[in-house]
Amino acid sequence: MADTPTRIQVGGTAGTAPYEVLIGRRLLGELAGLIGTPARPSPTTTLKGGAPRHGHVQRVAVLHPEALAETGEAIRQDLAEQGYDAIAIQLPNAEEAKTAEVAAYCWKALGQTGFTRTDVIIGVGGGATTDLAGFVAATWLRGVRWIAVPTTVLGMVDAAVGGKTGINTAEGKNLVGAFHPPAGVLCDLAALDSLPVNDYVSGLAEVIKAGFIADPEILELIERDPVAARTPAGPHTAELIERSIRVKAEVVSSDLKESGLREILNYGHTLAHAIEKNERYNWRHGAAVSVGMVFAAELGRLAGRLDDATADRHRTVLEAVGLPLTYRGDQWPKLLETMKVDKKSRGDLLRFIVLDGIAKPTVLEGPDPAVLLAAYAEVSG
Ligand SMILES: NC(=O)c1ccc[n+]([C@@H]2O[C@H](COP(=O)([O-])OP(=O)(O)OC[C@H]3O[C@@H](n4cnc5c(N)ncnc54)[C@H](O)[C@@H]3O)[C@@H](O)[C@H]2O)c1
Ligand SMILES: O=C(O)C(=O)C[C@@H](O)[C@H](O)[C@H](O)COP(=O)(O)O
Ligand SMILES: [Zn+2]
Repeated sequence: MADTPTRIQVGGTAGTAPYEVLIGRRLLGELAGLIGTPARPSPTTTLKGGAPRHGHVQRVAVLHPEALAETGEAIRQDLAEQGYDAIAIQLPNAEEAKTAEVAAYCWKALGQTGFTRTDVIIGVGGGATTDLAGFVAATWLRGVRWIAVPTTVLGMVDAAVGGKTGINTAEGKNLVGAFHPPAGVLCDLAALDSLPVNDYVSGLAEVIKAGFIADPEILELIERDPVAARTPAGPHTAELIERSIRVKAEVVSSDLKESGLREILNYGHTLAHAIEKNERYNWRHGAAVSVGMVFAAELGRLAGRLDDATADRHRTVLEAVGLPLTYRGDQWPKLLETMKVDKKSRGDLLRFIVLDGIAKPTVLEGPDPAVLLAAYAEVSG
């Protein structure tokens, strides 16, 4: 029996379709209700969540990374038994999935299966998988429905929610993409049990980000027992995940396409994306965001916006869970060059999210190059 999941609504304002993020355990039974009635239901098919909201769905494609081959196949088989024509498409692990070549491979598989506009894509995996799956859904036939089943902390609290989908190019991170919100998000906390600790901790960077930009209770929960925060068995796991999702849901519900408020979710990301590219994506996103937030805190402090205690608190809480605080000092010129194609840039104007205080994010435009360099000196290891 599945426990009753927590449900958080996203969207539903300003012409955007609402959808729900479900958080709980044993949630896969909810999948068919989100997909819609199978065109050829098996005699035993029962849909959860009341009457189906969508027409008959014939085909579903389950996109999953290599690391989740068994899970992906189990979901595919379950859906096939319910009457869908279900295929599984295996993707490379992690950032290697976020390429034009992998997207083209998926388009080919969908084309060969005869995937139509009423068919549905399911992305099962971490943020890299859901970013790619959402991008394929956004581009196939100019947009088909998709459902996110995030299996990492980072995927649950951030990547699967909000409809930013995309891939990387040789010039940088997430440079090609689309806003294409999912039809639903299923966060099954049991998935976190198999996650390597390094990936679990990397996801905490986005949780801590949510704490600094909007919900200081998150920081307090982690600071009370940072060792427990590093494992899915910790006493506050569900609360940390729920609180972070609520932060994200609230922001993207009022500004889906990042015309203003949504930029606050980019806290720490301007430098982070440059580090990821510089490391050829061998650093996890969360690790880079950790360094990026220390940098942003120093920038805020040097710009006279952020008090010393809050700037120092970044280092303390990030280090306490085992996230990195520094990056190579000799890389600044290259990082600066990459930061120029950050999506927050306007022409030659570099823009950063900084804090005026806890839960007071703001934009710092065109900081003096000497201030940028001084902030970077503070994170140079
Ligand atoms: N769209 C957004 O709004 C958004 C937000 C934040 C981050 N992101 C993106 O998310 C990506 C990072 O996501 P991530 O940190 O989840 O990493 P990831 O998707 O690269 O996953 C990390 C590794 O864990 C494996 N894995 C996933 N789930 C597992 C499980 N349950 N058990 C064992 N192994 C598992 C993956 O195959 C991969 O090898 C980056 O590309 C980042 O840009 C997007
Ligand atoms: O949802 C958002 O908006 C974010 O900025 C969340 C970030 O954590 C995430 O890494 C996002 O993919 C970054 O977006 P980008 O537009 O800077 O590529
Ligand atoms: Zn991020």
